[in-house]
Amino acid sequence: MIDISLQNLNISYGKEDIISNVNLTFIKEKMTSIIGPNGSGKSTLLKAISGNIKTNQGKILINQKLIDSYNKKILAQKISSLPQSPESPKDITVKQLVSYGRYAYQSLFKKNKIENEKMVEWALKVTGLKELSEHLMDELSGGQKQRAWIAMSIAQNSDCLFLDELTTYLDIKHQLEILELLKNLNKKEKKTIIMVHHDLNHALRYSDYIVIIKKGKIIAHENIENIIKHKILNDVFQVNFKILRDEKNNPIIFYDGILN
Ligand SMILES: Nc1ncnc2c1ncn2[C@@H]1O[C@H](COP(=O)(O)OP(=O)(O)OP(=O)(O)O)[C@@H](O)[C@H]1O
Repeated sequence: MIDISLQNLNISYGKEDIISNVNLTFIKEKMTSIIGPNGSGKSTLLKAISGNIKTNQGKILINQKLIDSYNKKILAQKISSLPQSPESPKDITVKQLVSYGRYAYQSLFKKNKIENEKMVEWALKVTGLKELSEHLMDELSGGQKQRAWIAMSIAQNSDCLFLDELTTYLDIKHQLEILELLKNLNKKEKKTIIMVHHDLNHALRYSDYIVIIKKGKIIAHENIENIIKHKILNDVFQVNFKILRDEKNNPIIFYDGILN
């Protein structure tokens, strides 16, 4: 179980304020999508929450403790983070990359070695990469690379996964496979999943809660039905969205022109 909360968070690059006075507590053991227009600060927020950039002001609390107070390996057992465009060394294999996800558990004990190998094999299998495991990262297509990064992230077996635009480069079958895999990790292993999405249908279908960010401010943090009921998306994206329902009453969003 993991508690992640942000208090009065402010982040700037140079003189420009990017994240302004954000207060947010992610709902634990749920799936949350962060959405918002380009440049609104989604990736910046995710980088800060995973400890990858400094904040100017405010607190990031993981289980009520400041993120900076954690030892790196302990933090990696709590949080794994997949940024938007990760880059790997060219000369490592897929399996080596996925093994990096086990950094937090490396020790001299044999028990860990067996567990580490089991997790790496599992991550390769569920991301459909077993046959590519000895290939160099540099030899993979964009979608295969992305799956290797996702495999590394899930091999980390952390309590919470942050994933920034994880479905970029993936064909529709692999998008759905990965999203279903995350849903399973959430339901069965109670992982807290926090994703940045541009695909609003993915966000609506694969989240319990949506955080909307615009110009560095949190506009909404609501469950799916409230987001739909209050028609928040039209205003945020300046697009006329319409919602249909499938036979299981799941919402399907489509657009009907740009608002002026
Ligand atoms: N390293 C950086 N140095 C200076 N400015 C930056 C840097 N990274 C991002 N920015 C700026 O911060 C703002 C927020 O960027 P961020 O990547 O967080 O937005 P985003 O919501 O994730 O956008 P997108 O949907 O386009 O991926 C943008 O105006 C961007 O130009």
